[in-house]
Amino acid sequence: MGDAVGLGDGRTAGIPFVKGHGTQNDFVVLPDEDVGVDLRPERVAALCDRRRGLGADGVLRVARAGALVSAGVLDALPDGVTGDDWFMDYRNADGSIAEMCGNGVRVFAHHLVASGLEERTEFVVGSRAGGKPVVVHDADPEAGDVTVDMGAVRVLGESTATVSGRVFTGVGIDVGNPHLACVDPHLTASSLAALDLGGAPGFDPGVFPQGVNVELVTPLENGAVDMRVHERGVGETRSCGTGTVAAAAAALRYDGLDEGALTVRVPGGDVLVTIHGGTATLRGPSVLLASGSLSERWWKTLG
Ligand SMILES: N[C@@H](CCC[C@H](N)C(=O)O)C(=O)O
Repeated sequence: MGDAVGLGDGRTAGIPFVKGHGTQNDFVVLPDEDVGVDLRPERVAALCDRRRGLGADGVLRVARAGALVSAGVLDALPDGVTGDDWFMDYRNADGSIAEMCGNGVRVFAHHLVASGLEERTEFVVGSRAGGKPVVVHDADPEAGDVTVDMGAVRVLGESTATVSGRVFTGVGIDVGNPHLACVDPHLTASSLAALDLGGAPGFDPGVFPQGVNVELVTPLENGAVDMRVHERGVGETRSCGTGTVAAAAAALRYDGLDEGALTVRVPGGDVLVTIHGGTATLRGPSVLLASGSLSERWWKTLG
């Protein structure tokens, strides 16, 4: 075997990474217990770029919450997170920080167990939106199956999103991060698939001053909905875990319900969302497909 591909200078060491996805919402996972990797936005954006970098919808730094506080990445421990908890330090593909990522937590927990960093199959993953208890049902080196306790789902007021010149009415939903989930009676699986979601949806910045993730959702039928999403800080993705929770809450509300269990079908696969007593769980698959190391020299050229 020669040196690591692409390093070009004989070095095999670098910044270790794992590539994974949850229903095709894909991430570069950076194990960084010493919090030595500088995640400035320009570097994250380059790493997530599908031509310049490895390509991903986001980055998940793996460290203990206490180490992130000591390094100044976190100001304080969020509610429900102890210093010893693993913390998912999540960054969107544009380099921005988001409070929470539901698919990311599944991939993060799968990585911890599959790599041996974590021996338990039930533990808390810290996020900026608080501690998220997980149950890792399966975690072989490639395939995982994880349930995340997503915590409180807060249904806010109505608002609108404009997609390709068409106005959709939706409801604001806070799942730790902001969502506008639009259930439209005229949408079917095929008309949803045909929509052009290439451009950023229009929304009311007075209602969503920090930006918003926008979901378009078919009405609930036979225990399932179809959803597409345009994520804040990313663009259209093939899945969004917090978005599937928002979509489920909006679809139940549309039918006059506030509890239920449903399948949310997204372009990247299916997940199961259960809403009960104002909180949600999200169960779905995770895939770890590659690991390697990034050139430190490349990383340092990125601004
Ligand atoms: N893909 C994620 C959500 C990531 C954060 C989002 N783009 C935001 O800015 O709030 C998920 O699976 O929940």
